[in-house]
This record gives sequence, structure tokens and C-alpha cells, in this order.
Amino acid sequence: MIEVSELSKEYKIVKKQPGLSGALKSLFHREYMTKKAVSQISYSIDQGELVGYIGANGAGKSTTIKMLCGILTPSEGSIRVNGIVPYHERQKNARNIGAVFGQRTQLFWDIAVRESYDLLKHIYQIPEDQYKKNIELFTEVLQLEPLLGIPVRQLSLGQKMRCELAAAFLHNPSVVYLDEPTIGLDVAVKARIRAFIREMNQLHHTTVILTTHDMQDIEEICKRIIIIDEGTILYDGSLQSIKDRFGDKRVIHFELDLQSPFTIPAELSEYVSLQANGEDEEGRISLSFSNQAISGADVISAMLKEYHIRDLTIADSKIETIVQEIYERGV
Ligand SMILES: Nc1ncnc2c1ncn2[C@@H]1O[C@H](COP(=O)(O)OP(=O)(O)OP(=O)(O)O)[C@@H](O)[C@H]1O
Repeated sequence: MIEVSELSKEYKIVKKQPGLSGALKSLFHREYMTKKAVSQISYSIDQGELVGYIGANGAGKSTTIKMLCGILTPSEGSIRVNGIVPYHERQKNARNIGAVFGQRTQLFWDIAVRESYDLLKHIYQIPEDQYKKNIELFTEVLQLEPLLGIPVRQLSLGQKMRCELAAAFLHNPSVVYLDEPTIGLDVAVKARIRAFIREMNQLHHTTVILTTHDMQDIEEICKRIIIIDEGTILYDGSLQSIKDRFGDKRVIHFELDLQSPFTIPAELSEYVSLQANGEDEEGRISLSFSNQAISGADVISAMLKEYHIRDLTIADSKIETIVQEIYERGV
């Protein structure tokens, strides 16, 4: 139902000249350079799939989602969503999709939430019974009742996000794109939002493409993940198979009293590696290793012999660790 083939997107950006004279010069003569944000990606997604679209900052996730929604036109390649080319038929595509983009709102700022929903009902021509049913269900699952009479501008971030999600699903779209739907929210609101997304998928077989930096979102919602790095796909497959493949990876975060720069103790050098961010001024470092090769207890005891450890935490979310490893070292 979503077919992406050899998709690329380049941005044309103005080359900045240094200093005031450079700024003045560029008023008259602009030099451009291109930035390849997405490069030759291909995949297909079936109806009803829950896909996590993940990658480090600047990897190309939002650019891809914007092309899927029809907001941006690809530089090369093609997209079809339910047979529609989104950037050619934006309006037709919009009837089939829902979207939530982080901080931006599709609700009307100055009117009560319920009135925004009424307007969306007219825009999408949602039949009365479907509208009523959805409002009732969404109000219950997302606990919207106390919010419906309030203008969007008076809502907190978490309240607004719950209202946004309801708006995105109101017309029973076949695909919903969610860009960071849980960013900055408290644990209870995150849980409610995740439960809502799962319920919508079960009820209507809605396809959900979710970009997030929160690996708990991925664990709780997605069956498949696509990892993107510098515009290309690093991994596309089931969450379970990546866990099976990399599930032995562990990370321990240490806070050390360092007198000199950190070096890995000789007895660990074969088994552990220092994570890419190295050490910070507080003496914090992270070591990753395979627990097939060495146990966490042995890593800690070797560290204790050489360093004074102020504190340590063992990374608790496996997928978090795996993804960090993949971002740093590839698949
Ligand atoms: N409008 C734009 N003009 C020029 N370059 C852009 C534009 N939008 C994004 N980019 C660049 O394209 C690359 C991919 O950006 P994109 O926003 O798709 O990444 P992302 O994976 O969504 O990142 P994040 O997790 O930080 O949201 C980045 O290098 C970014 O600087």
C-alpha cells in the first residue's frame, strides 16, 4: 500500500560567506550548494503495519515523512500511497492520511477543541455516525472530556498532543504519520498515547509510521523498524529479529573520578569498547560489550580495580542499546 522506490531528496541551500562583507556580497550574488537529505531509499509497507522510522538527528526521517505526505516533492524516485502519488495529488492523498508533526498543530488555535473537530468533520466530510462514534471512543481512551471546551492555545503540551492525535484519526485514515508524538510528555501521557495508537491499529487496521527518539515508543508500538542514517537505510526488518541478532549487547554507564584521561583497563581491552561520545568533563563514560564474551559483573570488577566509580547504571532497555550501537557502528 505504501511503495517507495529509489527515493532521494536534495535541498538547495545558500552558501554563507563569512563576515559582513560576505553577507553583503551574497545579497547580489548567491552561491548555492546541495544537501542530500535522503538517498535512494526503497521499501514497501502493507496495510496495517506499525513501522518505527528511526535514526539520529538529521538522518532524513522528517524529510521522508514530508514526501510521503505530499508536502515535499522528491528530487528522484517515486512514492505511491494507496496508488496515489502524494506530491501530485495532495488533496486526494490528504483524505487517506492523518499526520501529527511534533510541535505544529492542525487544530485551530483560538477556538475550543470540539469546534476544531467539528470543522475537521466538514473538511473531511466525515459521516455523522462515524464522527460521533470516534469522538466518544477518543474521548474515553485519550481522556479528552475536560479539554473539549478549551481553546488549543490554553492547553499544555501533553493535553494538546492528545487532542492532535484524535484529530489525526478522526476521519479514519488508512495511514497515519506520527513525527515525535511523545516528545516532552510525562510517562502517563506517553502510555495513553501508545495505547491509543495500538487500539486504532487493531480497530481499523490503520497503517502507522512513527518517527521517534524514544525507544520505549518503538518497543510498545512497532513490529517493524526502518533505521535511517545519513539519508540511507541501515536496517529494515522486524524488531524481534534485530533483538535476536544484537540482543547480547550491553552498555554500562560509569561516573568516574578521573585524574587523567580515561583509558580502557588492559584486561577489558579485548572485550569492551568506549562509546563514541568518549568522556565528558564530569568523568562520565559508557562501555559497550557482548555479554556472550564477558559478564557485566566482570566489567564492573575490572573497572573497580583501576578507577574510583562514583556511580554506574546498566542500560535497561535492550532496544535502546542496540540502536545506539547500530547508529555508531552500523549493522
Ligand atoms: N528545508 C531544509 N533546507 C535545507 N536543508 C534541510 C532542510 N530540512 C532538512 N534539511 C537537512 O536535511 C537533513 C535531514 O533532515 P531531516 O529533518 O529530514 O532529519 P531528521 O532525521 O528528521 O532529524 P531529527 O531527528 O533531528 O528531526 C539534515 O542534514 C538537515 O539539516
